[in-house]
Amino acid sequence: MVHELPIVVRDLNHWFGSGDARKQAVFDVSLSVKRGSLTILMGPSGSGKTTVLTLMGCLRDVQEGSVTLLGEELNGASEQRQVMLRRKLGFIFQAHNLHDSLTAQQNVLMGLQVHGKGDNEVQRRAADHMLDLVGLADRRTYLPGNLSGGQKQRVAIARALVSGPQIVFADEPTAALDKQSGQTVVEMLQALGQQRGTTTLMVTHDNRILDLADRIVTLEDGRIVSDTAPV
Ligand SMILES: Nc1ncnc2c1ncn2[C@@H]1O[C@H](COP(=O)(O)OP(=O)(O)OP(=O)(O)O)[C@@H](O)[C@H]1O
Repeated sequence: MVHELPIVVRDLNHWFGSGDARKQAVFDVSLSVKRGSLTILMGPSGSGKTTVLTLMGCLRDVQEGSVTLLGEELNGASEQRQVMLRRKLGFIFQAHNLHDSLTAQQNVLMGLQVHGKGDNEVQRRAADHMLDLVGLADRRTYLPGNLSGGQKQRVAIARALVSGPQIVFADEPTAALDKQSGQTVVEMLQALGQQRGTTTLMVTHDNRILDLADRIVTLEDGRIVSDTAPV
């Protein structure tokens, strides 16, 4: 089923801590994200970007308000429903969490094996195709220790995308990359949006990639303070 608005957030509030230490980190956030778009979440350190991203990405329980992901309400969703939903999502984080003892190809295969998709040969071909797309066809058999930071990040991206997720959540995916590699990564995500309708939500401080976004949402002190489309 195609959802033209794969992410719909309404009146989202979130608190950390309990008792006297209880502190509100997200205030009345509402946001609808169009299918196939690339949205950047910006804002100063501590403004709530990661909290909002993890709430939308089904990585943190919704306390108050509504988050609808691919048509499903997350507030009150059972752990089982959340696990099913997460299988349709891709996650790219700055600390790429590659397995050091596995080759690039084996790391990408991990992105498929958790989904149990296809047999080994089909999975291997899909992994190789993805490595090819991120420009690492000739690094397939390399261990992460023998790859540069940018190459490792591209392996992590291949792993996140190999299962064909409908939504990709990325937290600072370009932070460790030089300008060119960062640009390439974002262009890749943008192309996926156009080719496969993949929707991307990305937290970044990286001003160099802003003009590639369809939309820039800025948070300050847990609230959306601007929501614009770059010209
Ligand atoms: N696990 C936690 N326990 C308590 N407070 C937290 C927790 N995680 C985040 N916070 C607080 O919530 C607020 C928002 O944090 P968040 O990490 O979402 O901000 P951010 O915009 O992603 O920051 P950065 O750019 O530095 O990563 C901050 O005040 C932070 O201290």
